[in-house]
Amino acid sequence: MTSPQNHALDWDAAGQIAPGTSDEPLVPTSTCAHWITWPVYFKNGLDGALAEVLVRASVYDRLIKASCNLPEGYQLVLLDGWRSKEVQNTLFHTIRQQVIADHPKLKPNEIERLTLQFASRPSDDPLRPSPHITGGSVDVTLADPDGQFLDMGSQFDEPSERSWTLAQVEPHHMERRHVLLQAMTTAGFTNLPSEWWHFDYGNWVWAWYSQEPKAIFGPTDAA
Ligand SMILES: C[C@@H](N)C(=O)N[C@H](C)C(=O)O
Ligand SMILES: [Zn+2]
Repeated sequence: MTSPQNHALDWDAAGQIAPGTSDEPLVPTSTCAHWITWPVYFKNGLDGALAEVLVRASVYDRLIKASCNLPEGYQLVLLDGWRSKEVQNTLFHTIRQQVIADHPKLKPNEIERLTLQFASRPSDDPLRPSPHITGGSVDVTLADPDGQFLDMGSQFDEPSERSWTLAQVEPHHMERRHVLLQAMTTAGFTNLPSEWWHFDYGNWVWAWYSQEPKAIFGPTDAA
């Protein structure tokens, strides 16, 4: 199994990748008929979360390709795209608290390691930005033709091994993850192996997983 122990996001790797400088705009996604937009953090009342899912224009184009790649019976659902540093900070600390609650005996460095599988450090440093602050990351899931969100074998943002993309969950959950992974990677995204829902295009995480020497996108504002 592809294990996040082997493929964990390596923040030191960011230093080996030339930072992205593209000024491509962030675009809204909610009016597109190719998918359902469900800005999950706004719906959950998270302070500062946007009611719109914003992504870079070329991420938008690739999402259209991904939705067209899906077999009959599936719809793409966009849960999150661009995220402010403040929202990233809240998510990082919320997930860290959940890791501590789930594993009260873990040492601080193990808490850190586990947390980082499920939430990036809040950063707008051009050399090491949090992936979502670049507008190149998306969190996505699948729905059925009636718009019912499908069970993917773990909760979204569940900080456990069940969330690893290739985890040994129930066969029908593995099948759904495979469908999503196939549609997204064929469209040009890379997946974070510790999260079945998180995909990147154009940022340093994408550059690292696809062995590109340079990122396209650095941190940006939603202005
Ligand atoms: C918080 C979660 N939805 C997510 O996006 N995790 C990745 C690792 C991130 O925070 O960049
Ligand atoms: Zn994400």
